[in-house]
Amino acid sequence: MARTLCRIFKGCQSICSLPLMKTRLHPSASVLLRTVCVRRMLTLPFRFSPKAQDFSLPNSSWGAEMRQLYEHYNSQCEEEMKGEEKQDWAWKRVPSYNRTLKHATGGVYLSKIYQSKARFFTRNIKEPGAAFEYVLFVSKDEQKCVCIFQAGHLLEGPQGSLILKNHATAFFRRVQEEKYWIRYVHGGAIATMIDTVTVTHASVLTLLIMTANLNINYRRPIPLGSTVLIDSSLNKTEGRKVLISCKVTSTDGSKLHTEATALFVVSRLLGG
Ligand SMILES: CCCCCCCCCCCCCCCC(=O)SCCNC(=O)CCNC(=O)[C@H](O)C(C)(C)COP(=O)(O)OP(=O)(O)OC[C@H]1O[C@@H](n2cnc3c(N)ncnc32)[C@H](O)[C@@H]1OP(=O)(O)O
Repeated sequence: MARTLCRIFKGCQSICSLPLMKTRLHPSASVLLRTVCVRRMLTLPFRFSPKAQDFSLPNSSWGAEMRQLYEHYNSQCEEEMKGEEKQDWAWKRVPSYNRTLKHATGGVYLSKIYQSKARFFTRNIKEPGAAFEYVLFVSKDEQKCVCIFQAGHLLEGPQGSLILKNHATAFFRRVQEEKYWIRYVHGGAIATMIDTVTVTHASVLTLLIMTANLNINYRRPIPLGSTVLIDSSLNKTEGRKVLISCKVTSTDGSKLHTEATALFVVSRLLGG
């Protein structure tokens, strides 16, 4: 750490002293070099930035459906004044960062370089909207959790055909041109989201938990790029075990895409 800081300090010194350098660079090239160096300094890794980015806030990639639902739940998160006291409304938005700790500890299997590069699987793709775009809200009494999920193009899974049986021959050519194909979300990506939503829900109820069992039934494919709702409900807690059930539906709730149950076990470190 000390060495890194020393290097940064030296870097700053060299940038500041650029105009004094006896160099044959053209003045405009020197200015350009300085601009590039300063930009580099400003885009240093997250560990040097003062504030972590919350990825569960609206961005330009969010579709109209995602925004509407976000507004719907977020409006219920505002605080209400009752007498002198401030009272929370029914839902709370769960902030989402791209790593657990400012400096990921990594564990014994990770080298120091990998530790500093460790990122949450669902928040590690930089392009907004390219993969897992989601926001989570948990109910005040913590029995329920809801996630608005927009599946980006990097989560492509199987393909399906939009043509009806009777028209298959007539449209054969166009099908060849891929005009009538629809793409669906990869089942592994759906499982990842179910795990993420249920584990977050369970984490709100108790700390230091691990997924012990995840049971998924895929009922209807999810079109790539669409927005869906992931609803998770607490079934029961039993000693160190937390049982949660989960449903993935269309935003109006009319289509059931996936249903799952998850079992979480509280770490022995917490006793129980
Ligand atoms: C505001 C708040 C913000 C919060 C913000 C949160 C951020 C959220 C970040 C997201 C982060 C993503 C993270 C994703 C979640 C993972 O992906 S977790 C990673 C995948 N899971 C693993 O690697 C777990 C590997 N397995 C294990 O470590 C251990 O088997 C376990 C699960 C800890 C259990 O081991 P153990 O503590 O020794 O427990 P054990 O005594 O064997 O069993 C305890 C009980 O559970 C039962 N059990 C254990 N395993 C099973 C099983 N597979 N099936 C059925 N029953 C089982 C046992 O039968 C026993 O039952 P009882 O006899 O008590 O009735």
